[in-house]
Amino acid sequence: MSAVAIAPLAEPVPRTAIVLLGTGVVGRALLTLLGTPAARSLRLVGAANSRRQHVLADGVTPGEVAERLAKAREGRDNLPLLAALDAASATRKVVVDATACAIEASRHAEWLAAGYHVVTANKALAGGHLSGWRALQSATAGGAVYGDAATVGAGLPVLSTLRRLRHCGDSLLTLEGVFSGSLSWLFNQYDGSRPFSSLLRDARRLGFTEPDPRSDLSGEDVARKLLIIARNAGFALGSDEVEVESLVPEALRGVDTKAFLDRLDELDEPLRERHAQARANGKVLRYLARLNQRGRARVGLVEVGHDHPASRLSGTDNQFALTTTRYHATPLVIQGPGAGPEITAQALLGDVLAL
Ligand SMILES: NC(=O)C1=CN([C@@H]2O[C@H](COP(=O)(O)OP(=O)(O)OC[C@H]3O[C@@H](n4cnc5c(N)ncnc54)[C@H](O)[C@@H]3O)[C@@H](O)[C@H]2O)C=CC1
Ligand SMILES: N[C@@H](CC=O)C(=O)O
Repeated sequence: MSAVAIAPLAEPVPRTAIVLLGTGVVGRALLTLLGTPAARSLRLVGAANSRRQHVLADGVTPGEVAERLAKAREGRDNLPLLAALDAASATRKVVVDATACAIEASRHAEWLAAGYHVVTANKALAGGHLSGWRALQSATAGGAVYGDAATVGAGLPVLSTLRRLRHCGDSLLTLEGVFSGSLSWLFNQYDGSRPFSSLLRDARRLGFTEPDPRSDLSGEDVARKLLIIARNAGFALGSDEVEVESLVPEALRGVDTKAFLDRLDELDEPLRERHAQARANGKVLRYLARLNQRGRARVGLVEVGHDHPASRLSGTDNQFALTTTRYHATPLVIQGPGAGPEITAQALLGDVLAL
């Protein structure tokens, strides 16, 4: 019998090639998911943090990214990352943005226009100036997809539901709820017995807050989510049209992140007073977002009674109450955990797999 030569198996062409920007709390959780069978059709060809990157068009092993980045000599430059996506000859090329960097966000429209899909947890463009939102709308006209599930409710099916309703001719009338996982977690627990700053340190350690927790406490992160939802619902709402109540004391607004984190206890007294006042009124504090039928938007700390739906939340629960032309007698309510690395990473993976 003659021996049959077996040709070496050619590396299969990946259907989807991805690069990952940001290897912090969410990025690391995504790398873990990329090592699971659910991600077998994906090939990671590059990863970057704020200072370094590692690129390999043949594929980067997700579990080795941290080590490769620690040893990497290559500084930050998006061009080699995009070149690796092109070189992978994949059917779909995806940039995943797991940073909170406004500069990277400002490139989303450009990448989409160039034919790369963008999947993002970074809300800075869609939830920023209206001009950025409009640039995104034009950029996706060419067919590239903007995966934004992670930007609202850490992947709760809010934006997908809203788009589906709109597709059926329904319209959003009002919106109300708790849109911040960290602020929900903080106010669901805060009873005055433990300093607010100590709870905030825990929320940061658990990966619920933004890299700089002032983005949460200032209301900025909640305002961005409100803008993203409102714009997806067809309201051309400018970022300056949302009234925002900040919980960051004036003296802590201009300092750098480290100084802010060193001075967290300055948050304690004002919040202790707000809490005591609410308790005296038989109420609890919740950080609420509201958009009314006239397009008036406000985010801020509100005293709510024990019969208010937001008073019954727990953990990092978010709550989105959507009143629409067809859900008008009682609102459509979407509720569930709204922050955390694993669920956010899953939202990113889900958007990549849905392409
Ligand atoms: N933590 C959560 O529960 C959720 C977070 N998000 C969003 O996910 C994003 C990331 O959040 P975290 O992982 O918690 O932050 P993080 O601070 O832990 O990680 C951010 C990462 O981005 C990197 N980075 C910064 N600038 C960069 C640049 N120009 N290029 C490449 N990498 C850069 C940093 O080096 C770091 O690795 C944020 O936009 C946040 O709003 C969204 C939903 C939920
Ligand atoms: N810091 C954010 C994380 C998700 O967007 C929050 O607290 O909701």
